[in-house]
This record gives sequence, C-alpha cells and structure tokens, in this order.
Amino acid sequence: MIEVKNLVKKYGSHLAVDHLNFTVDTGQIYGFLGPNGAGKSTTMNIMTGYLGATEGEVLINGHNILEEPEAAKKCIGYLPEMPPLYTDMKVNEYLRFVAELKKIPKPERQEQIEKVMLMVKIMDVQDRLIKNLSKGYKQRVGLAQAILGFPEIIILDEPTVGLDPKQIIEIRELIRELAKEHTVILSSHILAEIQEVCDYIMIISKGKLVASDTPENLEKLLTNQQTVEILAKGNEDTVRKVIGTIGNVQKASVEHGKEEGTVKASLFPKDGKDIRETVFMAFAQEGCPLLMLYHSRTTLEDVFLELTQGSTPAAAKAMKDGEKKDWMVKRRKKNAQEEAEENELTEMDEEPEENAVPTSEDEKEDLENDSNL
Ligand SMILES: Nc1ncnc2c1ncn2[C@@H]1O[C@H](COP(=O)(O)OP(=O)(O)OP(=O)(O)O)[C@@H](O)[C@H]1O
Repeated sequence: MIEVKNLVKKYGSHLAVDHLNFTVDTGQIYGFLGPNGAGKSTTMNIMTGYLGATEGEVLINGHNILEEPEAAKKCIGYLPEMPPLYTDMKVNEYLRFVAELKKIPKPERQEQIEKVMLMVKIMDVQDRLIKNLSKGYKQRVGLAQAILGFPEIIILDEPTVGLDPKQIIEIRELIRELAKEHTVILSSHILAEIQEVCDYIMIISKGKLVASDTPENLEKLLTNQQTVEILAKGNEDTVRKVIGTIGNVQKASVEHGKEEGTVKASLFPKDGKDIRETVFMAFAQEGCPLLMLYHSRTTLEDVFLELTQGSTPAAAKAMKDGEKKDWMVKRRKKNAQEEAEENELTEMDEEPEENAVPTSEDEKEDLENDSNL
C-alpha cells in the first residue's frame, strides 16, 4: 500500500532522513517512534507530498507521490504536526471548505462533515471560530480534516501532543476505531503512546530505521540480555560449584558481597530461558541460602533506548550477536559525547516552501486550485 524506497532528505548539509526503506500494508496501526529530531515529521511530510525528497521515492497504492500527486493524495488524510487550520473560520465553515477541496460530492458533504464532527466530538463547537478554541479542540478539528473523505490511509503526526490525559484517551479510542476501516500511521516520541495503540512499530533514530516489528517481537529482541542476580550466604567456591550444576546458563560472574560471608553473582541465561526456579532449587539443595534473587528483563522501553541511543543498525546486529551489553555501554558514552557536540552546532533553519501554511487570501486560493489538501 505504501512503499518508501531509499528515502533521503537533506536540509543543506544536514541529513534528516537517511536512506529509509519500509512498506506499510493495509488494515493495521503503524507507529513511527523516535526521539525528538529523529526525522519523523520530515518522513511524514515527504510521504504525504508536503515536502520533496532529496533522493528516493514514495509510492501510495502504486502512485508516486511527486509524479502523480492527485491520485496518491486521494488515498491519504494527513494531520501534520501543526494542523493546517484557518483560524478565522468557524469550525463548520472550515470543514465545508476542506470537503470542497477534497472534492467530496456535494450531496454527501454535509452528512460526512456531521459524521466526522461526531467522531472527533466537536459538534458543540461547530459554530465557534477556530482561533478561540482550546489546543485540544484545535487538534480535533485538525483530525476531522484528515478524516474527511474517509481516505484509505490516515497519517497523524504526534496526534496527542498538547492534549490532556482525558483527551489523549479519547484520541486513542478514535484511532482504534479508525483502524477498523483505515490504515493508520501515527508518530510519537513517547513510547507508551505507540505501545498502547500500534500493531507494528517502526523505530527511527537520526533519520535511520533502526528496528521495525510488532511490540512483542521488539521486546523479544533483547530477551537474551536478561539476567538473574543473586546474593548467597556462603563462600565463592560453593557458589561457583552450585552455578556449575545449573543448566541453561550462558555465563556467570561471581564476586564478594558487601556483607561478610556473602557472595554476589550474575547469571546470564541461554536463549532467554527462565532459570529462576532452577537457581533457587540448586542453592537450596546445597544448603546455601539465597538472601536475594532478582530477575531483570528487557522492556520495550529498554529496546527503544538501546536502539535510539545506540542509533545504528549495527546496534540491532550486535544485539543479536549477544554482544549488546558491552557494545551499548561504549556506544552510550560515544553518543552522549556526539550529542553534546551536535547540540552545539547551529541548525540550518531552512523553511521549505512545501511546508508553509498559507495565510493570505491569495494563498488560500492557490490551495483551492490545488485539489488536494
Ligand atoms: N526546515 C528545516 N530546516 C532545517 N532543518 C530541519 C528542518 N526541518 C527539520 N529539520 C531538522 O531535521 C531533523 C529531523 O527533524 P524532524 O522534525 O523530521 O524530526 P522529528 O522526529 O519529527 O522530531 P520531533 O519529534 O521533535 O518533531 C532535525 O534535526 C531538525 O532540526
């Protein structure tokens, strides 16, 4: 349905999107996850034809977004990070305008507008000027314009940003509702947001796709990194001997505990096996009491942090090779240093024309002539 091929976007010499490749199939909720500045908005703006690419192409249902914009854009509803609202218009007036731009047949317009207003819960503000609405309501009006025409694909850039917790829950419910009949792609830098609603997650960091999979599989990606930490009463030799009898242990490290007569050990299970019970029984059998047993598991948050702070596909490879932990420590230090250096660099601040929101009447007219919103 959407094919992103070898996409590159440079702002001056700054590489914002770095050879991105991915495919989006029908009927799922895709999450585009990445820290601030990762390149999510840039990618979404290119996918929706708001911005040109430096290299590569985007096909929407086989239509190249730049070469056949009308056919491609017909399939998409887009809520950019800054919703394209004409704030001097009333809500219903604006939605009528959008319906016209989207060439929704006249007899269907009012019914569709009402349906969409009901969906995003803005019926009660339909006669109000957009500029007087709260941030949450403005966001809903932005969402309404994206949904109007009920395109196959709905792309939402940070749809819940600036909303209160109740509004966030409502928007999430709406996204789930939309996903019953549409493919939804949404971006966020908040993991919980993406984890909550998405069937498939694409993690982007520094313009690169560093991982893409279901939330469950992403979590499994690092399960080899789980450890069982123990504190045993006894001496090192006994602890080493007991550990030697436990199966499915890839490696272990043993050292003196802080307390006299205690030993601390970290056990790394093979292939993510759960060895807690075996460890407990082995130490009990030897008459060597365990004072503590702690199982640390990878969460999706760990995956996100490791991948985005590790930041290159090499991170994923290293992880699979089981070298992730040491690699990450080194990489984190290096990244912190690089980030500090990068923050000192001034950004280009090039404002692409495609991204500009029209403000004057002339510009509105231009937009009207362009049949796609
Ligand atoms: N018009 C522009 N001119 C110059 N640099 C830009 C421009 N737009 C974005 N950038 C830079 O490109 C990189 C990617 O930006 P982008 O807005 O796509 O990231 P993002 O993942 O959407 O971030 P956020 O979550 O903060 O919105 C950033 O370093 C950003 O500063």
